[in-house]
Amino acid sequence: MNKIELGVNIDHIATLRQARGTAYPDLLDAVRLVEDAGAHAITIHLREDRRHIQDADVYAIRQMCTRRLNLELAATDEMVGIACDVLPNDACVVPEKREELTTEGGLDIIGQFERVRSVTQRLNAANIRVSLFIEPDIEQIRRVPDIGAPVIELHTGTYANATGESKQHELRRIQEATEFAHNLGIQVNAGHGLDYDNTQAIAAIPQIHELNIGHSMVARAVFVGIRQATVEMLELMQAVRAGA
Ligand SMILES: CC(=O)[C@@H](O)[C@H](O)COP(=O)(O)O
Ligand SMILES: NCC(=O)COP(=O)(O)O
Repeated sequence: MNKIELGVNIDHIATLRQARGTAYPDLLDAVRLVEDAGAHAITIHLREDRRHIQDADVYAIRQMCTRRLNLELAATDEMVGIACDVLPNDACVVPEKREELTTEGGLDIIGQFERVRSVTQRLNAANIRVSLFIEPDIEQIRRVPDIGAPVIELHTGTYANATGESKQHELRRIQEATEFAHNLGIQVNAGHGLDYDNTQAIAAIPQIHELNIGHSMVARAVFVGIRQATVEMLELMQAVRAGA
């Protein structure tokens, strides 16, 4: 089975720092430990309200990270301007509402077609690889080639929050959406709400290239450290792909 990559989202290490406005925990220490553990990418979400990741974090992490930097951003002129200045390897365009506790769903690229296409073109022109954070929805995926993004990240939050038959239904939606997108030549990533119990089923979908995981790993890191939390998630994902 083909390999699967892990992007570690360190937003909530910044949440801990922002709670008191201290200099610690230092995100650069987290980057070093996550990379040392073997993660393939560092993911950070520069939100318009700067509730966790700050602009200075983005520039500092760009300077020192040795793996791919995946910057999550809203489809706004402000964020595109910052991305084109920072030049992350990847930019994942996500929906944002100020009042949301966390991301609540995927981009509506049908309803916001022109805005998302314009943002994608500007990021593509800066040689930043664009990923669109969308629902596992066939009609949304059908429009991705017209937008011009080579990658999508399927929102797995509904799956993560579901139980019983509803969870199985959401898993089937993700499996079907992944196969449809893969057959269009789109790279398929997935993320949101994944943890050490619900990730296996997603990692078992063979066409999924990368998972972006953050909150559950930072929570695990409170007890074992972010390096060990990363090792554990990588081992879990790779064991699934090895058919263990
Ligand atoms: C898009 C997504 O699912 C997450 O990467 C996003 O960063 C969640 O927002 P918070 O990290 O602010 O919870
Ligand atoms: N895009 C998903 C991500 O980066 C991390 O989401 P979560 O694991 O913090 O829910």
